[in-house]
Amino acid sequence: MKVAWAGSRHAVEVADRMACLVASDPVFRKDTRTMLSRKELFKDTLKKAAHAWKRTVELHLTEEEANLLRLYIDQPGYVDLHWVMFVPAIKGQGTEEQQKKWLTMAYKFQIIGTYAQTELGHGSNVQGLETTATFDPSTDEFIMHSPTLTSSKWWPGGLGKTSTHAVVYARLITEGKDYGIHGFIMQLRSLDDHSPLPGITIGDIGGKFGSGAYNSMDNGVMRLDHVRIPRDQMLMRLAQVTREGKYVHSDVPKQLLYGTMVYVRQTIVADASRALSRAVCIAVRYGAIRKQFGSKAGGPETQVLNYKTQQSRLFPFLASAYAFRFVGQWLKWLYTDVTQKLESKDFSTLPEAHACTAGLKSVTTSATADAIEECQKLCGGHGYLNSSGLPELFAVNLPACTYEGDNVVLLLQVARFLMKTVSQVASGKQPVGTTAYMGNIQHLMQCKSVVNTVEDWLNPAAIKEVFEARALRMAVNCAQNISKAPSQEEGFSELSPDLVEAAVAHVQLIIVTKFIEKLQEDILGHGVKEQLQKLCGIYALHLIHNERLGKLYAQVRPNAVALVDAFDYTDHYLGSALGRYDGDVYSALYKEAWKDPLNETVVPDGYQEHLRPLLKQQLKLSRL
Ligand SMILES: CCCCCCCCCCCCCCCCCC(=O)SCCNC(=O)CCNC(=O)[C@H](O)C(C)(C)COP(=O)(O)OP(=O)(O)OC[C@H]1O[C@@H](n2cnc3c(N)ncnc32)[C@H](O)[C@@H]1OP(=O)(O)O
Ligand SMILES: Cc1cc2nc3c(=O)[nH]c(=O)nc-3n(C[C@H](O)[C@H](O)[C@H](O)COP(=O)(O)OP(=O)(O)OC[C@H]3O[C@@H](n4cnc5c(N)ncnc54)[C@H](O)[C@@H]3O)c2cc1C
Repeated sequence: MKVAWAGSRHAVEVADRMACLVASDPVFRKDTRTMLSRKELFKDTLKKAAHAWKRTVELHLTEEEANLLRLYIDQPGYVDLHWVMFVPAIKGQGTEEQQKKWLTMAYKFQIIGTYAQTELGHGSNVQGLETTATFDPSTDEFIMHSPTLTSSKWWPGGLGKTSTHAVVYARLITEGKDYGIHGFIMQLRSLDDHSPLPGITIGDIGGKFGSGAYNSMDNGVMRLDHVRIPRDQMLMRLAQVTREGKYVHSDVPKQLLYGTMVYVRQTIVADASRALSRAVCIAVRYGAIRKQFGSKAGGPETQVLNYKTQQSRLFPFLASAYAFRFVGQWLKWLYTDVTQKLESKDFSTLPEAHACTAGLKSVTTSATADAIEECQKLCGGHGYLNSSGLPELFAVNLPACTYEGDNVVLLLQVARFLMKTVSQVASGKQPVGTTAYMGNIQHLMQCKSVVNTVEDWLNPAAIKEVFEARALRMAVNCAQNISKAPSQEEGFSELSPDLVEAAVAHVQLIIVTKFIEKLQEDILGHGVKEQLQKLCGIYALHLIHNERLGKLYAQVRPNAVALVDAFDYTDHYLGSALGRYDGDVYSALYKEAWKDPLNETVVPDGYQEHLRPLLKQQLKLSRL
């Protein structure tokens, strides 16, 4: 089963080796992490990252090994953004020349990069970002500027105290015209003493949910005051600005601007299956040890795992962990396939890749966050202790429902893709890939389920048909209702809760299908396939529930604020910048951030000891 889970014998071997390397190194200890102050935790993260890099170089680790090393260190930090977003953004949006220049430094850690897209005022609505990059032909430079409070960059990981560089997303303005959002490489801090460069105000945005957890990451705020960068620091694979200031489009689709997000969403599905499996592992093992109540007077007490209620709550999570793992492996393949096609200028599969990564990221991270929380309850009182590992696991994985695209916003993207597909089917076009089932519309709209008994659910063809019929009927129903609305836009907005459900049904079909396809592969080991068949059945069965309360929600909405005002909580008691009575959210958030102890100094404690030597050493090595 280990091989089935990991994907190959090789994967099991490398993972074991890297996990042992981390577990046996005292620098990577994490048992007291939740007791550290924010400053101590941050410094500990700097230390671990520098040590990890030292081991990577000393042991000549491959990329695969180095990634796993970082994974098992299990502490979010600036290196995640550097490798998972900064490097891929330059790879995807930089020209060959730009890649050569910047990636050479990034691969050797001579620079540390982050991905600065989100602002205080806009995260989901990327087109609404306000930071400007105005071309000045007299000096051949862009002037990077934050014109408003809400244009402050807000959230980028590693930005707060660590990153020396960033890919910054800003509105490109040249010859007086706004050409929308583009990516720019900016140096943020001095490579000599780490102080922010002139015109750049930068800091940490403050403590986050839970102790330990994501607080190891210095998510940052940044304001730019007319900071000048050379023209060739605009990422120019998608579009260029000439020396004279002319805007020129490449022949690649503009959606490739969002390519880094497609890449990261795909990796997040793998993260979700890992997090869920950790929670399930804790709850199942503990359930086998924990005993409550005797069966008969004087008889042995019952292992809580034997209670039917415990099983009905826990085993769907166990099945989901496997289901997410297999769909994650497939998604990685899909991403590689799309990337190869893009390299040969075949952009046809990009919309499907976007829909699959967005949908799967959304469904798997939401289910994982809910499941970790439930696992805490499944472990009773002890589950609430930090030492159970569950509070930190929950706190670290909860934001995956928000970062890299809010899960509802992403499902609406899937729904949009589905509505387009339904209309293409109506005009006679045969859908392909994960929407191929929609071509079978005549049958799926009318067929009756052949499922009568629980055993029938172990028949893969029956399972698949039920999920196909459910997904198609929900999508067609939405399309029909939208067509009755005064406009497509109004219909989409009005129907959005139903569209989200239709998107979830489509994504769950993909997960079920990929699980079934996995079962058709050669799976070694006595009884392994049979166990997986049972888990596949459990995963599919537990999803067939539905409740629609949309009409009631609409009736409550007009009074929703008054209904929470009726709780009569003071701002002090509520203790939330977001829940303030007066609604002055942005000013409150901004003010709170500067209170964080990390912001007491501009250059962080730990820089001289860990960060500077790391950067200097890499610089020296490159000059040898
Ligand atoms: C083994 C390794 C182990 C390693 C170690 C382990 C460590 C791992 C750690 C991982 C850490 C990860 C940390 C991540 C940190 C979070 C970083 C962020 O949040 S960063 C910030 C993340 N921020 C967010 O995620 C923001 C979320 N918001 C958005 O993505 C967008 O603004 C939007 C999609 C919602 C709207 O877009 P907008 O343009 O306004 O509106 P429209 O709707 O009109 O779309 C227009 C057209 O574009 C199309 N299209 C859209 N997207 C894509 C795409 N990706 N692609 C392709 N196409 C796309 C769309 O279909 C449509 O096409 P058509 O119909 O015209 O043909
Ligand atoms: C831990 C963490 C790390 C992050 N790291 C980075 C980073 O490294 N770099 C970076 O650039 N960003 C980063 N982000 C920012 C992140 O990408 C955004 O928070 C995310 O994209 C959501 O945007 P938002 O915060 O603006 O949410 P909003 O869009 O303001 O969402 C608020 C609510 O409105 C709803 N909503 C919004 N639009 C719609 C719509 N059209 N229809 C229906 N409902 C809607 C949402 O569902 C949500 O319930 C990080 C965030 C977190 C929490």
